[in-house]
Parts: sequence; structure tokens; C-alpha cells
Amino acid sequence: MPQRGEPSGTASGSVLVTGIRELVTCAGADGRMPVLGPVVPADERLGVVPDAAVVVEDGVVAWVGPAASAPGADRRVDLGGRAVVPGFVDSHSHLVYAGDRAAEFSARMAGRPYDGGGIGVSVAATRAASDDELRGLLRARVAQMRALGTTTVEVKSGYGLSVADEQRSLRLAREVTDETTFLGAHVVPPEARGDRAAYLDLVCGPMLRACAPHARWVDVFCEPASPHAFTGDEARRVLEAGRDAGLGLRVHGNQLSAGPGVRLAVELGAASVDHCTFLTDADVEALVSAAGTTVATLLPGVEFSTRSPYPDARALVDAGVDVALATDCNPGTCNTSSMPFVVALAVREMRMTAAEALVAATVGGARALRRPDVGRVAVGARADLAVLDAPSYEHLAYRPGMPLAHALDLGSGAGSVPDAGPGPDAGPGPDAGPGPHAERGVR
Ligand SMILES: N=CN[C@@H](CCC(=O)O)C(=O)O
Ligand SMILES: [Zn+2]
Repeated sequence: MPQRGEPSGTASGSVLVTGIRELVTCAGADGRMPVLGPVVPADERLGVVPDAAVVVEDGVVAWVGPAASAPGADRRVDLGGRAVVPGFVDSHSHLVYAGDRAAEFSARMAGRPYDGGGIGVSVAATRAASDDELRGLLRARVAQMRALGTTTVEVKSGYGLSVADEQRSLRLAREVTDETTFLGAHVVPPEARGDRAAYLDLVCGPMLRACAPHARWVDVFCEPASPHAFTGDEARRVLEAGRDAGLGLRVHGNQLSAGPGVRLAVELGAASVDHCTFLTDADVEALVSAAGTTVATLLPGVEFSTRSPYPDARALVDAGVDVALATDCNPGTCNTSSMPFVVALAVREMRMTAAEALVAATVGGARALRRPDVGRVAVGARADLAVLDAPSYEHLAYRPGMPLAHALDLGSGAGSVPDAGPGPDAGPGPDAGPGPHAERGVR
């Protein structure tokens, strides 16, 4: 696993990545990050190059185009006719935790609604774990993500909820990603339930001071419908304190009800408001007006795992809202880190096209993290490539639950993926193996 901030999947010298049957760049015609929204249809924004090659130098894309006109390089990696898409940008996850809540999931499947109360169970298990235990769990989760094609990940705290435990969570998260988020205002922890105001004082004072050096973002679970989470006024206080400490803003909003989260996020210029499950017309209008500033990050794995209605992604995309897709991987509402699964859900359950879903899972996530260097394959961007054991990106939705995607690792000196020949799906066969990837980090 590379150190935080170091390009993953790279070695010194130039590498020609060839044998790409379909390269999806998700880059605008000029190679820049494309504008989202309905102005340019998502399939045009995909920027598909058939029979393509990519040259990588020092972890950065140096050339993209048809394989027939590719320049030479120090090394050559042949992908044997596979499709390549930008590595997924998972802009919302909670990977620092111990314990599991399978019993809570089963109770939900039997009809018990989600209200955030189970977060306390994860807090107790996380506090009880040693640094090494938490680090091992975190790194295993990151390795699973990379094996599924994710190359950039945001990781939140939020299962510590004391000064020391929140700081520890962020310190560990910083070992694997630059995109760390302080979520001390996840819920009011059990020991503070008698005095919410005192807990908010702690979050906005000593906890923030201890955590800000380890975080890029601050987040808050704004959900008046949950007795455990925070009202609009409380959330505003947390966000303003975080902003004053130099952090960027993110919000968990409108997950359980049409609460104030979305409009608060837009008013404060947050980079992202996440969930957006229950929206009023005024919320959608606010998100439309905030295009270019605040991304609506949809997390359909949560609706799948909580048996809730899905967000109206179609209405958001058609209205011109900037939309991202992320996993929200966490022990309570969505215990999967699979971006391909999220893409499949977005297409099947939220009526996004496969092209829209792929854009939202790559460039959309990059915009939600304000990262122009990831989420697309273009000269100057980081060489974060996801290889599909399939001929086309459409297979991500067409073959749900299949192990199709992995992050390409160019650092091991590994050679070509074996050419499996055209299988029954007109793409590389199931024996093709996962290709030249290793358990390296995501950022
Ligand atoms: N809703 C708030 N936080 C997480 C769930 C956390 C949990 O239940 O452990 C989410 O994004 O869904
Ligand atoms: Zn979350």
C-alpha cells in the first residue's frame, strides 16, 4: 500500500497501457473535468475511445488515444482486450470502526425502521478496539475497495465521539487517504444524552481543535427526525465552527425526512450534501441553483440495506443538479464498499443510465471532493485506472454482483493480463483473472 498522497499503482519511468478495447475517459473534449447536468448528455461526456492506449509517467497520464498511434514507453502492459474506466471516486465512507451490526440489519428486514440508534453499538466496539485492530480493519476495507476498482476514497470519523477516539480515527484514516472528514457530530453519544448542548460545545471546541489537523472536511448528521442526530440549528453551529477551523463542509442531509440539511448545505456552500433521499421542490431548486458548488451525493446502497425509498435521481439529473454516487460503506446502513454494486443499483433502482451512473461514480465523486486530478482519464490527471473484465462499461450494470472491476496497479512490474479471448459475453472470459492489481491503497 503506498503512503498517503503517493500515486498508487505507479513506478518510475513511462508505461504504455495497451490492449484496451474500450477506454472511457469521463473527460470533456478538452480533457478537463466535464460540466455535469443535462447540458451535455452523459453518454457524450463519457468520451469513449475504442482500441485505446494510455501512457503513464510518474503516476500521471501523459498521453491518451488510439493504440495505433501510441508513442513508445519504457514498459508495456497489455490488458488483453478489456474495457478501462477511471478509477471510482468513493466520496462518502465510514471505514474506521470495529464490530458489526448484522442483527440490526436482520431486525430491519423484519420491519424495524432505521433511526441511527445503532451507531452507539459501533461506537462502543470502536472505542474498545486497539489502534492495531482498527488499523487492520481499515486497511482490509481499503484493499477490498481497490480490488473493486476504487482509487480515491473519503473516510469519516464518527464512531469515536470522544476527543481521543475521534482524533485516533482521523489519524488512522490519514494513513490511507488525504480525504479525511471529522464527524464528531454523527450522533450524541450515550454518555452525553442528558446534555446535548454540552456535547455540541465539546464537538465545536476541544474535539474540533484536536481533530482539525488530521481532517480536510467537517460533516454533520443533520436529521431532526432522529432523536440521536442533529437539528438544523445544531448542524449550522458545527459546520460554521468547522469552516472557521479551515475545514471544507459536507452534510448528511435528508436521509430519513425532508429536513433542513440540503438547504443548509447549499446556503453554506458545502462541497456535498449526501443521501438526499427525501427532498421537497424547494430542496431540488436549491440544489439546481448550487450546481458547480454543492454536489448531491446519492447513496443507494443505504436504501437497499434499509429497505427505504430510493432518491429521485432521475429528477435531480434532469433538473441539472450535480450528482455523485458513493457507497457510504459503514456497519449500520450499508455494509458494502462496492462501487460497481452502487452503479448497478443506480441504473436498476434509480433509473440513471449506465453512462450517467459511471459519470456520477467517477467525475461526480471527484467534484464532491473538489478534486480535478481524479475521476477522469486525461493528460495531467492521476493515472488511476479501473480495468473491467468485460468489453464495455455497461457490464457494470448489466452483470450486478460480478467481480468485474479492479484498480490497475502499474507499480509491481507485472506484465500483461492473460488474454482470455472472447468469452460468452464477447469480453474477456471468467478465467482471465483479476489482472495486474495488488492490494495497494486508495486515496
Ligand atoms: N446516517 C448517518 N450515518 C451513516 C450510518 C451510520 C450507522 O448507522 O452506523 C449513514 O450515512 O447512513
Ligand atoms: Zn454516511
